[in-house]
Amino acid sequence: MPARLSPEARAAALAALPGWREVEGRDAIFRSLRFADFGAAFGFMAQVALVAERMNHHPEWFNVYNRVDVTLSTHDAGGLSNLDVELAQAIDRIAAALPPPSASE
Ligand SMILES: C[C@H](O)[C@H](O)[C@H]1CNC2=NC(N)=NC(=O)C2=N1
Repeated sequence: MPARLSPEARAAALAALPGWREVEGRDAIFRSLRFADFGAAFGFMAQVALVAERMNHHPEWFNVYNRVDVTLSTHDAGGLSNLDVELAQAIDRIAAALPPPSASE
């Protein structure tokens, strides 16, 4: 079972993940992402799903049209672990390779 991050490790990890914030009242991190349209958002989710399966570490997420809200936490550890940091990095990499939403969205 992965270990929960120490307070020092959590602070260092968050400093290196500028798109993510801590969830209030819960040891978890959150990022909301926007894409060009539903197809791009779902393509993003499909790519993340493959990584998550490979890691056996799965996101909590919510999708509406071109928006995907992602919460990461390690349920087995009762909080943030290195697996959340690794999955957040993979999510950032996948999202950065997709075209951004147009200015009006
Ligand atoms: C049995 C299975 O390996 C566990 O439930 C895995 C699956 N995916 C998981 N995903 C997340 N986010 N946290 C976990 O603790 C976790 N545990």
